[in-house]
Amino acid sequence: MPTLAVLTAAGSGTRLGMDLPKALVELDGLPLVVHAARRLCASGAVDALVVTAPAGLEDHVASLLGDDPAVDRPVRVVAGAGTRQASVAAGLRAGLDASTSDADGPVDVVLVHDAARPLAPPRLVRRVVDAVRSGHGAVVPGLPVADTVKRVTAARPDDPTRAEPVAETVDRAALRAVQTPQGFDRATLERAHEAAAHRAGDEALAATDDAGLVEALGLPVHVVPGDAAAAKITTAHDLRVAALTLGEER
Ligand SMILES: Nc1ccn([C@@H]2O[C@H](COP(=O)(O)OP(=O)(O)OP(=O)(O)O)[C@@H](O)[C@H]2O)c(=O)n1
Ligand SMILES: C[C@](O)(CO)[C@H](O)COP(=O)(O)O
Repeated sequence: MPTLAVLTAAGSGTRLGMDLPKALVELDGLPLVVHAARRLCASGAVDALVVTAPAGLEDHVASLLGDDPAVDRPVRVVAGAGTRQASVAAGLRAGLDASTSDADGPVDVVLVHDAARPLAPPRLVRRVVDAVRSGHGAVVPGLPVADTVKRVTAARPDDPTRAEPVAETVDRAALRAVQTPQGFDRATLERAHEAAAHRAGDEALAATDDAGLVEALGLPVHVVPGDAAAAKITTAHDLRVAALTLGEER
């Protein structure tokens, strides 16, 4: 049965600090969103894509993807929302509405991937889909953490000049830095987003990834090996590293 990929590309890219949305920033002459879509398609494990675009730029993003011969799966572009989580929810709704009448049957596996991780390799996409199809309801790629990690008592990320007291050193052997694409059986992801949308006030969960919403339901999430090439582009430095990674691929 079909696999749908929700590709998030509606963020503004504040930390990258360029004058256009991050997903439209070019790496080796191609927008990040096109790199990410190409690799999802090249995996052979994705049947259709829904892309969340910055509001007002839906047609522009649709033509970028529609004009690229390597994006050879059906693509639907919808407006994103105010947070990543809300953008994924919007993409999921639109993608599932559009795909449920697919000739191969209803979508049963959904990937959620960030355009901000443009070089996630096709083999990683296949690894995640295979793990879901082998019976895991929620799968994330993750890498061991290389640095020593300390928890601070009063985090002040807004004030980098201030010294933060250390509470403890965390056992890094049990930590994984988690990437995308994250994979889910359809019912699990729909349930997780529905529950998140109904939480309010103090119970509202500021999940930074979709697997976090599944964890909040008490359902299992599994980690498969991630890939350094799937690194997230957050800052200008990350963009320069991605250019080097792309050069090494050739
Ligand atoms: N409202 C939002 C926010 C983010 N994203 C997407 O979620 C992914 C991860 O977000 P992040 O890297 O934090 O991107 P930005 O929100 O654009 O970055 P910043 O926080 O620096 O503004 C990106 O592919 C981004 O386009 C989205 O679709 N909708
Ligand atoms: C989903 C994600 O890519 C997993 O690592 C990440 O959490 C998104 O990053 P953000 O900067 O918190 O939006």
